[in-house]
Amino acid sequence: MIKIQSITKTFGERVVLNEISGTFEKGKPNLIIGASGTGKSVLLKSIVGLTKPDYGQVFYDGRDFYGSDRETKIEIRREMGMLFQGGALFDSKNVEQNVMFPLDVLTKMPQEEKLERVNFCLKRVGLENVNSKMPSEISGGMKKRVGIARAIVNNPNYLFCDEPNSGLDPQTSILIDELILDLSEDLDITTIVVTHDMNSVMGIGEKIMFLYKGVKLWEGANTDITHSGVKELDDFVFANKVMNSLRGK
Ligand SMILES: Nc1ncnc2c1ncn2[C@@H]1O[C@H](COP(=O)(O)OP(=O)(O)OP(=O)(O)O)[C@@H](O)[C@H]1O
Repeated sequence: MIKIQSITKTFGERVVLNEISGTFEKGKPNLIIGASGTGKSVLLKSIVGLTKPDYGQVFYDGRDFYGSDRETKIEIRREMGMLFQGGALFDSKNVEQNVMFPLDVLTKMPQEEKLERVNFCLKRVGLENVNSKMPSEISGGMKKRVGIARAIVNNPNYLFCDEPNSGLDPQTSILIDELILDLSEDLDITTIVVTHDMNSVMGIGEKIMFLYKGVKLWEGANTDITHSGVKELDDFVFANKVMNSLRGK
C-alpha cells in the first residue's frame, strides 16, 4: 500500500497540488483521474520521487520515502516499475534488450537468468518470438506491452503507469487496461494509473482519486462515479458523449 499525506507542490506562484492525501491499495489498479493540467502527472512524479513536493509525505508500506536515508530510498526505488507516457522504449535497442535493461542496471543476475526472466515477462504480456524486433517494427499496442514487460521485469511491489492508453485505439486500450488489472491482481502489486480515459475509469476503476485544479475533490469506485454529487466530477465524466447519453437513463 502507498499512503500520501498533504502533498503540496507549487511552481512559482501557482499551487499545482494542494494538500493531497489518500491511499493506494495493493493488488489492484488505483486510478488518478482529472482533466488536462490538473496536476495528475505532477502528483505521480511526487509519489515516485521525480519531483520533490514542497511538503507532504509518501509512505511505501509504512516507509516514509522523503524522510528516509539514501539507502532506504534506493531500496524503495528498486521496488518500483514504471510505464511512462508514450512507452519510452530505447529506439536503438531491440525488444529483448529493452526489457532486460532494468536487470542490467539494477542487478548482477547472470545473463541466462536475465533472459529467462525477460522471456517470462514477455510471455506474461502476450508477446512471444519478438525478442529481436526493433521498436520501429512493432505496433503501438505492442510497444506498450514491451513497456509493461520492462516495468515488471524486476518483480516490483509498485507499478506506475502514466496515461498507458495514450495513442492507442479503443480496443487495444481495453486490452492494455485488462493486462494492467490482471498483473496488479496476480502479482499483488500496488498499481497507480494516471488517466483521463473514461473507458479505463469504467473498465478498471475500482478505486479512483479525482483531482480538480490541484485539489482532491472526490474518491471512490466507478460504480459510484455517476452519482457523486460533485459538479466538477460530473462535468468530467459526462463530457464524453457516450457517458452523457447514459445520463438520462
Ligand atoms: N516543471 C514544471 N514547471 C512549471 N509548471 C509545471 C511543471 N510541471 C507541471 N507544471 C504545471 O503544473 C500543472 C499540472 O501539470 P500536470 O502535468 O500534472 O497535469 P496533468 O493533469 O497530468 O495533465 P495532462 O492530462 O495534460 O497530462 C500544469 O499547469 C503544468 O503546466
